[in-house]
Amino acid sequence: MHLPVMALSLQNIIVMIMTLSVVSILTGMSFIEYQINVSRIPLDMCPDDAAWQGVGTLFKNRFLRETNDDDYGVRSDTADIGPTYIPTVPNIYIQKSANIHEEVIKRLTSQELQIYWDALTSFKKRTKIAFKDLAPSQKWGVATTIMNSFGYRQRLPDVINIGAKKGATTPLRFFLGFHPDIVNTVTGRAAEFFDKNFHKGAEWYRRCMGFSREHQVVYEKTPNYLVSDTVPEKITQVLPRTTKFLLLVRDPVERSLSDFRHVRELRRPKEWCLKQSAESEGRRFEEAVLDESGNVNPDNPIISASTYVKHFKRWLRYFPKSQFLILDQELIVGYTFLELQRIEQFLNITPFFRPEMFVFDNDIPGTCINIARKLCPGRASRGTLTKPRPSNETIRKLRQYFRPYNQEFSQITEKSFHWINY
Ligand SMILES: Nc1ncnc2c1ncn2[C@@H]1O[C@H](COP(=O)(O)OS(=O)(=O)O)[C@@H](OP(=O)(O)O)[C@H]1O
Repeated sequence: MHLPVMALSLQNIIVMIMTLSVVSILTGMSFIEYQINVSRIPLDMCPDDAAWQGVGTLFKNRFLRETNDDDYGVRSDTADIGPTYIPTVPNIYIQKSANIHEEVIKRLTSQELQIYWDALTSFKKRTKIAFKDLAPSQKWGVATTIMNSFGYRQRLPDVINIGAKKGATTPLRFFLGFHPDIVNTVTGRAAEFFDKNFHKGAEWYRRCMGFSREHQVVYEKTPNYLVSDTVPEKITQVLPRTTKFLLLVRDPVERSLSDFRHVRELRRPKEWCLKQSAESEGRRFEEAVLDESGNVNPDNPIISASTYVKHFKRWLRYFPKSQFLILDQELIVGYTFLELQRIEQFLNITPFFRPEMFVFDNDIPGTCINIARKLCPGRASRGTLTKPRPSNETIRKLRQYFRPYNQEFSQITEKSFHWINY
C-alpha cells in the first residue's frame, strides 16, 4: 500500500534535483547554496506581507531607478566584468516608468521571490560589484536569467487591443493585469511596434512583453493600430494568423470629443487646460473638424478614427472576424465585470473576475477594482481639460455623418450599439 507513495516521492525527488540543477546552472548559484536557500524559505510568507513589499522595493530600486533618460536604453554589447559573466540584453527596452513590480514580481510565488532575493544577494557576493553599478541592460540580463530559470519567458503577444483610441483601452489593460493568466507589456504601456517601432525588429517587440509562463496569455494594447493602413499586414509578418484582437468602439461623436481633448492636452500645460471653458473648447473643436463651408471634414484624423467600419474592413482582409472581440466603451465603464467575463471566454482562460470586485468611484469618476484593497486606473486617461461642448447643430452634423458608417459596422459585426442610428 505504501509502495506507490514511495515511488511517487522518489520520482518527485528526481524531478526536484533536476529542476534545482537547471536553476543553479542558470542563476550561477551552486547546488548547495541553492539548497540552503530553499530550506530558508519561510513557508508562511504571502504576497501581501512586508517581505513581498521589501523585495518589490528592492527590485524597483535596483532595476528601475537608473534607466536612461531617454525612454529606450539600447545596448547590444555583452560584458565580462571580473570573474563573472554578466548577461546583457541586446536592444533592451526599459522605459523609465517600467512597472516591473506590477508585471514581474507579482507573478512570482513566495518561494520564487525568496529564491530571487537570494540569487540577487549571491550575485553581489560573487561578483563583488554593486548591483547599482551595472548598466541597465546588464541588470535586465540578470533579471531575465533568473526569471527564465523559473520558467518565465518574454513571448510575442497572443492578443492585441488595437483601439480605438479613447475606447477605454487604459482601464481595460489595468483590470486585465490582475488576471493571473494575463501578462501585460513590461511597462504596461503601448508598445507601438507595428506603427512606430517596426524597424527595431521582432526581438525588440518580444522584449517589450512581460514575463509569462506557457499557459498565460500575453497582452498588448496600442490604441492607434486600428487606424493604421499598414499595421494588419505587418502583423501577419510577425505573429501567427491565430492572433486574437480586442476592438474597442465608442459613440463616434463622444470618441471624437474625447480624442480632441486628449490631443490638446498633450500640447498645452495643465494650468492652461484648467482655465478653458467647455464652450470655448467646443468652438475650437468645430474649427478643427468642420471645413470652411461648415461640413464635417472626413480627412480630419479625429473624424476618420471614429469611422470604425472603414478600418475594420481593412483588418478583415488579413484576419477572420471570429478573431476579433468587439467591446463598447460604455459597457466597459458601466458593466465592467460582464465585459471582462466576455474577454475571459474569448481568450479561453480560467474565470477570475467576480462582480463584487468592481466598484464605481464618483470622485474619479470611474470604475475601480477591489482586490484586498481598492485600486483605480490612473487618472491620466481621463484628462484635465474640460470636454468640448460644440453647438447642437455641430452634433447633429456629426451624427448624420457617422450614421452610414455606424450602420455598416453594425451589419458587419452583427452587433447593436445605442449610437448606430442616432
Ligand atoms: N477608471 C475608469 N473607469 C471607467 N472608465 C474609465 C476609467 N478611466 C478612464 N476611463 C475611460 O477611458 C477613456 C479613455 O480611453 P483610453 O484609455 O482608451 O484612452 S487612450 O486612448 O489610452 O488615451 C475615458 O474617456 P473620457 O471619458 O473621454 O475621459 C473614459 O471613458
